[in-house]
Amino acid sequence: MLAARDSSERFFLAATTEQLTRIRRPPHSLTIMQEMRNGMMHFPPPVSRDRVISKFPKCYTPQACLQIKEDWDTRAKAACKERADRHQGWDRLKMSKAVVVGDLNVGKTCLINRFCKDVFDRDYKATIGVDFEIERFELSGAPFSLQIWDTAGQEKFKCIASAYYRGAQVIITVFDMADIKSLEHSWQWLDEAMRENEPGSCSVFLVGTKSDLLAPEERRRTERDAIKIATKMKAEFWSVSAKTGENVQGFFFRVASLAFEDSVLKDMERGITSTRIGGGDSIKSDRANLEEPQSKAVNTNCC
Ligand SMILES: Nc1nc2c(ncn2[C@@H]2O[C@H](COP(=O)(O)OP(=O)(O)OP(=O)(O)O)[C@@H](O)[C@H]2O)c(=O)[nH]1
Ligand SMILES: [Mg+2]
Repeated sequence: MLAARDSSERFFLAATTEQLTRIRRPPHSLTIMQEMRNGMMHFPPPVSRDRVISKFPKCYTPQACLQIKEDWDTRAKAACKERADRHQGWDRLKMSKAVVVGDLNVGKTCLINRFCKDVFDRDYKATIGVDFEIERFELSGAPFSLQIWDTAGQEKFKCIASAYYRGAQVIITVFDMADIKSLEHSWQWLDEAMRENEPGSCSVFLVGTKSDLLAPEERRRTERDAIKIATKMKAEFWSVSAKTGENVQGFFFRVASLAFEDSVLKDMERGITSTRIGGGDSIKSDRANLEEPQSKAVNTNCC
């Protein structure tokens, strides 16, 4: 857990460096800082087998989903195939940013740790400020990384956490299915995260955690309520359990696939040819992010 007191740049780079040292790096590569500065990362990160997504993941329920198609978008698929046919490597790392928000104690950290580390901790340890993981995937032959930013639910850390909402491509609002109040609060969390991003620039997910705590009938009732709210939020609903692992991988594979496809299509709309797909610009937006809080002099004792 990185202390939130670090300056946001030091915090982000320290975390990224720590993450990236886990990746084999060619000896000739520029220093991480130089690569961060030019907003690119030139390295083929290793992708473990259990992060290869060959089939387009399904939604949890068609009643509240971002799209119900069964396969990748044909244009995105063609762009990846064209690159593969040309035996072109992915010279720039494609990366998207997902922020996870929600009341304290709803299970944000446990959900992320179940996916990233396959662990579950019964004891509650409140997140201080923010923490984040980078998960690397391979989607229809293309490498893709998802930065998953875990934020603190405690009120006193909100002003630190909100400094990291900016530049997100995905917003994941989490509520505890055994605590219906946390579902009502998810509107407010979404609102605060959207305030830091362009309207319509983020895919939104509403995730009900701790499904293992509910009896089947209670779970059906809670899911019905959540689906109504997800529909109004224009969000995709998922019901998961970090304790049993139910739907956790399916959820994050879905997030990664939609974020990847979105970013490939956005590149194409911006006229970035397939030879350059993979602008990796989410890092730049994060760097912009990092400069922002400093110039705003994030007042760590504002909370
Ligand atoms: N039964 C059950 N308990 C869970 C589940 N997920 C989390 N918990 C428990 O809920 C408590 C809070 O989990 P966290 O993941 O730390 O909650 P958080 O949302 O990160 O909380 P903050 O960091 O304070 O915002 C912990 O005691 C977990 O053991 C789950 O799927 N099932
Ligand atoms: Mg936490």
